[in-house]
Amino acid sequence: MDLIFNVGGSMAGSGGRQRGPPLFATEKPGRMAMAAYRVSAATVFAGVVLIWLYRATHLPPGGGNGVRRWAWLGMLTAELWFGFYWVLTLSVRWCPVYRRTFKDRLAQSYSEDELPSVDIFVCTADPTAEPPMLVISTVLSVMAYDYLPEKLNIYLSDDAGSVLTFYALCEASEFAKHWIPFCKKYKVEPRSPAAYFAKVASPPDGCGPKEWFTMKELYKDMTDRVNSVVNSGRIPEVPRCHSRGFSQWNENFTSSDHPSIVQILIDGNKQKAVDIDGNALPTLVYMAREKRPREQHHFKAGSLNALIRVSSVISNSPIIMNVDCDMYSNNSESVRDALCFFLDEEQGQDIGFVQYPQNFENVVQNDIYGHPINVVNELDHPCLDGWGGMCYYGTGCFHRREALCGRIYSQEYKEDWTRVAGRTEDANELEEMGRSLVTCTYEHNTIWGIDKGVRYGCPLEDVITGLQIQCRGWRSVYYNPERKGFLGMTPTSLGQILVLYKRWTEGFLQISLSRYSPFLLGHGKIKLGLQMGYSVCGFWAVNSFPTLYYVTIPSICFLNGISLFPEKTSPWFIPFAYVMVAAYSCSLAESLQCGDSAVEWWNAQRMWLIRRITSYLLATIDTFRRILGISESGFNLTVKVADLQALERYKKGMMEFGSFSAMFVILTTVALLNLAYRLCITQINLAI
Ligand SMILES: O=c1ccn([C@@H]2O[C@H](COP(=O)(O)OP(=O)(O)O[C@H]3O[C@H](CO)[C@@H](O)[C@H](O)[C@H]3O)[C@@H](O)[C@H]2O)c(=O)[nH]1
Ligand SMILES: [Mn+2]
Repeated sequence: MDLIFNVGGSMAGSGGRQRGPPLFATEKPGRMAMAAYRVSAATVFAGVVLIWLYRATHLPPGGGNGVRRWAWLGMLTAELWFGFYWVLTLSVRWCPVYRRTFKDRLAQSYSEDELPSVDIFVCTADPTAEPPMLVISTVLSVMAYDYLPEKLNIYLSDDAGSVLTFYALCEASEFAKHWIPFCKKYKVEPRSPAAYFAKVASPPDGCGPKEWFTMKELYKDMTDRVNSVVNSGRIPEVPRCHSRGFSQWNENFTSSDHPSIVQILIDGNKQKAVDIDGNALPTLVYMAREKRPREQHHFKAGSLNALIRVSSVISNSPIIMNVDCDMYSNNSESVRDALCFFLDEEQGQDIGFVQYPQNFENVVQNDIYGHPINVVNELDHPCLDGWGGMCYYGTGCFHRREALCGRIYSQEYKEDWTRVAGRTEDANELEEMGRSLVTCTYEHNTIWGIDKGVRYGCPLEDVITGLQIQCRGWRSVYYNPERKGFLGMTPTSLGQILVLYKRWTEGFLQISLSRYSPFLLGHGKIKLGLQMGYSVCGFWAVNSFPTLYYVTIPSICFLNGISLFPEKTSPWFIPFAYVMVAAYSCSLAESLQCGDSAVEWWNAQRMWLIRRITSYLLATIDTFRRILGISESGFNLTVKVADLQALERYKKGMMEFGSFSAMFVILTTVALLNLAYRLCITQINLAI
């Protein structure tokens, strides 16, 4: 794609600090490319209007039993919706922007001492669904960021309060003393040991085989120890590290009923906390907030807010980054990249958060489930960014603490990047203070979860939180570097994928129907294009009924000798054919341009249809049940441990139906109906 280069920032001096060169640049597609897209969109729109006109002017008479008339009106309604929805989707194609950072300039403009400290939050919720080895590999990957260790603080929130996860984290804190210097010395990537040893089979440049094998053995030993403890469920009598922490678990302790635990495993402020080369280590903290059966805990949002408070007494960094435990850092430079945005003197002032895309390492080539990752990452998100408001995804995101904690943007506000917690040196005291901030009752009668921290009460707490931050005047940025910032796992069986989408669709629909809908909350505060951009997902659910109608009623009518489309010879056939051909060719071209293969595009189209008539449909039904008070919302963790046989089938491109689900009944019915329709058409053609 041809890009227009547009650097922000200026060289002029301002205020106390000499204004340096811009730390990031923003690129836009060339004018010709944009104009071509807009012209083709305009012709499709003309086609859509003609279709509406045809439906409106050719309404069948109401005589007889009126079946054709009703079916026709249904088609008109479905097509009105599709047309409207298509107009909404234009917003996520309109003006993409692509960001580029200049880390060398960051280094020139700021000494290491002047750089802000960063708090990193990792969340886990269940040692069975999220094995401790997975969790600590993610933790180690962020501990090993290429950044001053004194300025890195890693917090693990364990919503299960599992002693097994705590044990694994203790092991990780020891292993880090070897792993971090190894990574830094040989510039190893990725820095999750699990991912690294799974991908790399020989020593990095400059590293002798002996050192490499020693490192590998250390990792293997740790894995064996952790897995054996996890399998037996018992902590050895004298765990090698931090015996102090283990005393907090007693017989009465369960995952849903326990007091708060805050344990500083590595205190970066202490001289003792050094790696094997004598360099400082990042601070590492374990936190399990108090849980009581009768108290609401608000799932992941609750744990993020607890982390915000605990970290405020221990490190209080101006930047907060959070990752899910199943998303490791794949790029050791991500912190510096993100800082290029926040620290840009000219354009960084109003940036509230920097979101990295989600990428999945277990998605295979020509993936049968057509994960639309490339188009979303290369086109949809750059467009949201173009409207000034990439959404917050809940993982792989760097926040300005102040913005996350509810501050309204004002031009006068100047961030103090070097501020730290005015903390005491005594770790016991800090832990005690931390524990008191994460009790069940702490948030009662406060604005936590409403106007402060991550929002409560919606399965998509992250999206709504991001929207709220934008409505307070902050801008957000999307950054998609060549070397992916984060890699995670996504479900690879049809049943699980549909359930996941159902959860997201429900969340989006809930937002759209609430007073937090982008059109209400964002009115006058964010751009219309961005409101529309949010609504593309917000209205996923609404697509279900028109789509189900479109894939069933015309076939049923046809089988009964009723036609709902113009004859091939009629001029009205042209807009139908044009809209279909133009829309599909455009989407194919986009997919290819974003790096998909034609097969992947095809698979993605199939999945769109499947999702619309299953996940979206059930999400809509469940949302209305909830509104009527028949069911309650929750947070079902996605599966992270793959069934090996299912994985093999996935790699071979076989669709996995897995367990029984109502969704499959809908799918099969629609498929059979359309098969009958096909057979009927073939017979008619043969007869002719
Ligand atoms: O009570 C809970 C439930 C979940 N989590 C954590 O939340 C994260 C996300 O859960 P996961 O099961 O992996 O959900 P995904 O479907 O993969 O999550 C996607 O969708 C979520 C919103 O539905 C976002 O919060 C996530 O960032 C996004 O990756 C994980 O680290 C969990 O440990 C908690 O900490 N406490
Ligand atoms: Mn996940």
